[in-house]
Parts: sequence; structure tokens; C-alpha cells
Amino acid sequence: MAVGAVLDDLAAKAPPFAATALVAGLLLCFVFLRGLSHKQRNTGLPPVPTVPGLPIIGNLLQMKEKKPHKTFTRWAETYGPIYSIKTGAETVVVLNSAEVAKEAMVTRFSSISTRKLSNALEILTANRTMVATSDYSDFHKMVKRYILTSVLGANAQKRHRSHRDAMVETVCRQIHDQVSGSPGEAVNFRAIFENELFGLALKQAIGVDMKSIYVEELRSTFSKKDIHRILVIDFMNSCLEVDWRDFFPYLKWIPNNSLENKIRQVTFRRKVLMSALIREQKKRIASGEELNCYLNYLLSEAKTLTEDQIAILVWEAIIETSDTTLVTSEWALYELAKSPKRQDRLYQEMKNICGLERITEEQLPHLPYLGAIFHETLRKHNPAPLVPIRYAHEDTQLGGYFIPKGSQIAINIYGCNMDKKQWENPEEWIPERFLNDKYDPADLYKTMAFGAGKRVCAGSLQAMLIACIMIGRMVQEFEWKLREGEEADVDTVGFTTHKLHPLQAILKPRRSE
Ligand code: HEM
Repeated sequence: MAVGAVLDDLAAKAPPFAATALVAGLLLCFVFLRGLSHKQRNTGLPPVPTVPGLPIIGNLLQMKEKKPHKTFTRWAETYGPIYSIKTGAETVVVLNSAEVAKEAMVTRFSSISTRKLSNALEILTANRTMVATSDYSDFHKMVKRYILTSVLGANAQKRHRSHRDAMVETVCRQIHDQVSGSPGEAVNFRAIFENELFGLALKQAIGVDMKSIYVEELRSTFSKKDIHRILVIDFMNSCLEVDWRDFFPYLKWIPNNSLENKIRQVTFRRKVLMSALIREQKKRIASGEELNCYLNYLLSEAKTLTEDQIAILVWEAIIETSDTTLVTSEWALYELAKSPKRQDRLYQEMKNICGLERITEEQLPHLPYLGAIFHETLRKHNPAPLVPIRYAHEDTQLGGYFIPKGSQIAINIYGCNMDKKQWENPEEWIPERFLNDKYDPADLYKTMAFGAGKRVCAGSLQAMLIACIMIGRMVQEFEWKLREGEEADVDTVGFTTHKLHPLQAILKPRRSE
């Protein structure tokens, strides 16, 4: 429903005199409290610069472009690295430089540790049960420890190594088959990698790569493709659902049934599918089969969690493994396919270190150019351009400005990585910039791509291992060239920055399988 229609509806429901008196009373209280709170809060710090907008709706109309990170970055050129906007009744402070972003994520973390979720995300994440969406609390610390110990930490990643190695071999084999079956035809790398990466996610999370499952509640058998759609794609698309009540919380009492029903349906299908997957794995575990997976770990170690909480946490590990690493690998291969010189440089680097052998994870520290390609891809094509919104739960300060309690904080990582003061020619993909002495090759956090501080991404090691090996192997095996007309195809789509159209590249094997 449009905002105007909502306001008309409200006016029609209230008797005119009562409504006028009520509005006047509320306005007086508001003016009085505002004055009072200003005096109470006056810290001597100036308020953040604001982007001018319209009454009631604020800057909403100026954000029609579906990529707010780009709009925010453009505004930073006029209003500076920190400014505030109004999205309806909400004040959002937007941070666009590494300096203020780090201040928010590290120095002022204690005042800005709480997530602000949209109505859709509250439902989709089962009231913040995921590590990534929970508020910073004992629960968050406990579940972050669980996912690191069982899946994402360095030791856990060693235990899951065979799954990663097997996945890379399967992807290579499938691409070789396709290239030899239809030489000269463009290959859709995403279609192949997406399926195998999802298989890896399932192995880490529930112990097996499921080919299909029967779900009693839906009286249907679902293929692996269906499972991927329900667990990953439907969720990602639903994250983008905009509920106008997010911008006008005081109107939350007005139902928005069509949106809520849609979201609840996505949540229901995920719930029953996850239950079916977990039931199946419990049978395996009961039959004595040893499964090194997150589900097994949570069932035996996380005694205080409910079954529903375990299902959400296991699903979280699946969805997070399946998406952002795919986005990064595809963009890196797009850039390399566009740049034969850089592709050749990477090939030579690997030849020097690996000889005729296939690249291994142990060799990664000796392949600085491959590392630079990974970091430059994260910088330019960051899969998570905006950190999930936080809000200041007490008065605080950022960049020398006063930030009142209740402000939402949008950390624009894309903006930080496009900041002309920090990066020379930020629009260009130049991996060589990371070969500079000022960067420690082992540092995973050369850009803000993984966030920072206590809520830094838990999956950065896994993302680096999978993406670097996948990029390296693809270049060891094939010469990559973009299909004609692909050069300008740089648009993105989705909650993470998926390439709008899958990369289509012509591949020439460098050696036979
Ligand atoms: C290139 C790939 C990835 C990028 C760019 C990325 C980026 C991010 C960012 C920006 C955050 C938010 C940090 C914050 O709120 O301060 C985050 C959080 C998180 N990420 Fe990643 N991520 C990636 C891959 C992964 C993978 C593969 C996993 C797991 C399988 C993962 C698991 C998580 C978790 C659990 C959190 C929540 C951490 C917390 O709230 O304490 N990420 N990630």
C-alpha cells in the first residue's frame, strides 16, 4: 500500500475534532521532549550532516535506485564520509570511509552492537536465532563459538578439507567434459559451481550431499535443485522484500498481510525441509554412521538449544557457505577473462610454485598474486556491500559527531572500498595494488569486506580457501576469454552482489584431463 493511502485511511477512521486535538497534543509533547532531550544530550559535539529530503518520507524517494550502497557512495561525495538520512520516520547514519566504519565496528562497538532487522528479516531469521542476526549477547557468543569450532575455524576447516578438494575436482571434471563436448561454446561457470558449492555446504552442515528428500508436510519429494531454491534462493529474495512499516514503525499496527503471508510461507517451507533433512541425518547417526558435521556437533554439544534453534543454525551454515564465495569466484574469473595479461601472470606464478602439479591450499601463502586477485575482487565486487544494519542503543559519537540513541547505523563497505582518498582509481580492478609492501600478504582483512571487530565475518578463512583454490585451478586448467559482448555486463542483482547475468566464457584447456 502507498504511504499516502495509509495516511488517508487513518484520517478516515478518526473523528475530526478528536483527531485534531490528538495531533496537536502529540506535536506539543514532541517539541517539548525534543528540546529537553537536546539539552540533556548536549555533549558539545555537532550533529552529523544531513542529506536534505522531504517531510514525512525523508529521503526515500531519492533511493529509488535498487542499490542503496551506490546511492550512499554518491552522496558521500557531497556530504562527506558520515551523514544522516531519513527513511520515513527512521534516522539512518551512513558511514562511507574505513576510518569511521572501523570506529563504529571496533572503538564504539559497545554502543553499536545491536542489529536492526527489517520486519521480513525478523520472521525469516526466527527472531534473530542466526549468529549473523542475533544481538551481541551470551547467546551470540555461544553460537559463534559453535560454528567456529565445528565448521569455520582453522581446525574445523582442516577436518572438512577433503570435501573442498573433492568439490574442486568435480567442478574441473564437469567443465572439462563440457568444453570437450562442445568446443568453442561458452561455459556457464556459475551453474556448475553453484551446485557443487551447495553440495559442500550440505556436507559440512548435515554430513551428506542430499540428492533428494521426501517432505511429509508438503507431501512431495524435492530434488537437490529444489532444496537449494527453498533453503538459499527463496531466502535471499525474501531479504529484499520491503515492508513500508519498516520506515514508519508507529504504523506497525496496520496489517500488511500479503507480505507477511509471503514471508511466512518461505519460512514454513524452510522449516519443514530442514526438519526432514535433520530427521534423515538423525537416522544415520542412530545407525552408528560417523558424520563429521555441524548438526552432529550441535546435537551432542549444544544441550541448551531447542530443536528449532539447531535447525536455524544448521541452515545458517548452509546458506552462508552457498552464496558469497560463489559471487567472489565468479567476479574474479570475469575480471581475469577480461585481462589476458593478468591471467598469464597468475598462471606463471602458479607454474613457478606448483610446477605441473595442481595448486593446493598449503601453497596459498606462496602465491601473493592469487591472494591479491582475491582481495581486489572483494574490494571492487564486495558480495556484502552493506553490513547488516545496526543501531545505537545509547548516545554515542562517530567521526567527531554526536550520534543520538536510536539512530540506525548503515556501514557502507562498498563506499569504504571506493573511497578515492584511500584507493587510487577505485573503480578499476587492479590486483597489483595489494602487492605493495604496506600490505601483509597473510592479512585477510586488507579491505573492509569481512567487516571488523567482534562481529567480523566468521567464514573469512573458508571463503578465502575455496575462492583462491577455485580461481587458481580454473586458470591452471583453462585459458579464459569472455564471450563477445560480455565486457560491459557488470550489473548486479540480489541481496548479495551476484552478477546479473552469469559469466559466459570461452575456455581453452591448457592441458588435457
Ligand atoms: C567472500 C565471502 C564473504 C564475505 C565478503 C562476508 C562478509 C561478511 C560481513 C560483511 C559480515 C558482517 C560483519 C559485521 O556485522 O560486522 C559477515 C558476517 C558473518 N559471516 Fe560472512 N562473508 C563471507 C563469507 C562467509 C562464509 C563462507 C560464511 C560461513 C559459511 C560466513 C559466515 C558469517 C557469519 C556467521 C557472520 C556473522 C558474524 C557475527 O555476527 O559475529 N561468511 N560476513
